[in-house]
Amino acid sequence: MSGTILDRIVADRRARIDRLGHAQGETLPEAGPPVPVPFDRDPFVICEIKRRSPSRGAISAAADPVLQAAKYVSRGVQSISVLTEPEYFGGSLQDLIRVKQQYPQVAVLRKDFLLDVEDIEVSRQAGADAVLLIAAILAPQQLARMHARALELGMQALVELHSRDELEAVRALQPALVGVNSRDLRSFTMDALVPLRLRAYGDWQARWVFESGVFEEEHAALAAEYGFDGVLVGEAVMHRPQRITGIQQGLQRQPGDQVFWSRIAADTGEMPAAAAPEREASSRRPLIKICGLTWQEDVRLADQAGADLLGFVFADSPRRADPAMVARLGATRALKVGVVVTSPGQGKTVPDQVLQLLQDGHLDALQFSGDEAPDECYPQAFPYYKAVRLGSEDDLELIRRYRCPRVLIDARAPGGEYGGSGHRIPAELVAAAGRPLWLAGGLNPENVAAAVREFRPELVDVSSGLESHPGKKDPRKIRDFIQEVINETA
Ligand SMILES: O=P(O)(O)OC[C@@H](O)[C@@H](O)c1c[nH]c2ccccc12
Repeated sequence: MSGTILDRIVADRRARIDRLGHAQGETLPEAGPPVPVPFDRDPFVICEIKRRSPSRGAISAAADPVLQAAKYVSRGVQSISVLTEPEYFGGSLQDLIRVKQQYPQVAVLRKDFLLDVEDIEVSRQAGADAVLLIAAILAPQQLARMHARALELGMQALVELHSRDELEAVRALQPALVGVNSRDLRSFTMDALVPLRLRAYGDWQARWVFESGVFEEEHAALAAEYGFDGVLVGEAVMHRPQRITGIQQGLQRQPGDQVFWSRIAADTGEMPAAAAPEREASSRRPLIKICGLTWQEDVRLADQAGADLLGFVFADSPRRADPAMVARLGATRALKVGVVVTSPGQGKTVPDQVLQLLQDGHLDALQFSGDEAPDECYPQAFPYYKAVRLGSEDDLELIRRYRCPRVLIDARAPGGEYGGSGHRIPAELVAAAGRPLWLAGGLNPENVAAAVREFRPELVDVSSGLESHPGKKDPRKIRDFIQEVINETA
């Protein structure tokens, strides 16, 4: 349990409280706090004042919190989160006090690693309208006490979760305001599917906030589509407050009938029952995507044999699928993905027929397999993920630039094909690609077990490796492939 950044931040804060008291040597306003204003007003885009962070380093070290708040307020923001932790985030209680004094009608959240009831009281005296309670650092009883005290003082409490265990620990409390952090405060890795995964287990009446990693409209759209009422945004708006408008727009999306990312989230990551940490992600069987299906009988076979995703190519390819065939398929166990190749700089060029399949629910998502730039995907289709071809180290940087929750990596084939080439990605590039890993390129029943053992992918994608000839799958290879993956992770 010791040694993570989170442990250090908390230990240092405890020591500081012992030394300086809960106000940490800062002077609280003498006039007393103004009456709290509601924190969760719409548009529920909470913008944060954060000078630096352990994961991102200096964000805007000299930022004046009142000037920063002015930029937020002028764009219609009604809720501001102020990081008051000094050592790791460069904040202070004075930042919060000043923002609140300048903007009494704006609701201010005290963002800190609060540890006890006195922290809550000091937050109120400083003018906070809401406090953050981080489940990862508080015993359930203590969190409940702090929560009760916050409400008693007229504040709201944003209860922050990151794991299934934490969610179960606060279930009895049924907090009315829940944040799910897509960043793991222990390792500082980010995963947009964590909030989606946990949201599915939150079945009490509450407003849900998607925290961290929100930069553009499509991040907010993902949150809204999958059941979040608000987003908490730091770095993106510290750097560029102009982004607020797009983020507000994305959040206006009504939760729809999309299932793609929530199903992926449910079938990956943490085990559904509270799991021991050492049994996480890596021990799960990777998802299997069988791509390049053109025959209905192959689709049935792949679906029944246990594929998790079925891929249909709507691009120049010996494996081009007939949209009418896909429309006739009806319900499948597996998720259905349409693979498209669109041209950069040409605007919206996904074929209408394919968009129609997505709209009518015959497809669950699109895979962009061309040279689409990071900002050319979302405007064309949602949900989607990007496939990136890796030929050299220079291509690795590409992966991080895309905004979808996952990026599929494939080989950059000498012939220039957009997938299905049978070529493999050099092992050192796969290893350097980061995780969670969605892996394509030259997989087949003979080599998939070794690839799973070596790289522990979250998803494996196979197309030409299961064929008897281009466009036609071999039933035996489909079954063997799936069995090999199962055996390797059993
Ligand atoms: O800068 P980002 O990626 O937009 O993240 C903002 C906010 O979610 C993040 O700062 C945060 C969420 N929970 C926290 C707890 C402590 C410190 C910081 C945080």
